Amino acid sequence: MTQALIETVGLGLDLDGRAILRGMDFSIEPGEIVTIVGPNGSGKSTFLRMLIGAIRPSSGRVERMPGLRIGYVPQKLALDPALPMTVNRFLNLPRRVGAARAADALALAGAPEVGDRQMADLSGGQLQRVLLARALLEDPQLLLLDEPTQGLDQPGAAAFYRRIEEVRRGTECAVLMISHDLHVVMAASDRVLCVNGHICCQGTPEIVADAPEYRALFGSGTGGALALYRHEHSHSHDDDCAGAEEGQHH
Ligand SMILES: Nc1ncnc2c1ncn2[C@@H]1O[C@H](COP(=O)(O)OP(=O)(O)OP(=O)(O)O)[C@@H](O)[C@H]1O
Repeated sequence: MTQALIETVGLGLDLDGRAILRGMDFSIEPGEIVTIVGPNGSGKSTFLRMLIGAIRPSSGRVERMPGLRIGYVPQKLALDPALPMTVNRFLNLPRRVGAARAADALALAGAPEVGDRQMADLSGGQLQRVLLARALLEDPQLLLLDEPTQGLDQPGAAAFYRRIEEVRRGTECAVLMISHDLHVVMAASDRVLCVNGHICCQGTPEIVADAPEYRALFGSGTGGALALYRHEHSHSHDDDCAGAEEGQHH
């Protein structure tokens, strides 16, 4: 078995006396594409932020392969829109990477022409590509993406995911992303992780699609994405979940 890039063992987080996440056992191997699905507020972003070490766990641990290079694309960018800043300058913060590397990263991210533009003037799709370019500057072995197509229209989201796939093919990095886009979840992932304060179920898209937890997530409502927001778990979190035989259920 290949060595995992990153592994969590019994990872948990309590905030203000509330359990945000608990018992997260997870690992990702080189080159894998894993998608995290789950309702709003289920702890998905928190989990990614724990993986990069931005939040310290209350229990359990995160084990990274020594020297692991991670590229992280956050859900939001807290930039003051009144502050003038070109894309090239943004890519050279907090450390200077130089014009050539910034241009290479922008080209790989699919936005070769925006280097001299103001950050505040970018479209949603261009901004996502710039954030991806910044993550690629790390030459990552693992790319973490937190809802990277939020705010993009369907063609924009599809184009962005195609770009991610090309990046993965080109760099052979593993990808762990949070997505509410069911097509991506089902079509482009090696593995899907269904999270709601804990890992409800995980496995290949086919196995997860058969799991009752996933059906509870996607089976109700009419539109797939809408069904996600109406997610109601039919099971108690303290029970063992009955489910597909080969999937892992917690
Ligand atoms: N700093 C904090 N202090 C207190 N509670 C927090 C903090 N950060 C996150 N939370 C809570 O942790 C829970 C999980 O939040 P998180 O952002 O990880 O969810 P999410 O699954 O990514 O949601 P979404 O799909 O809406 O982005 C939420 O209930 C949130 O209110």
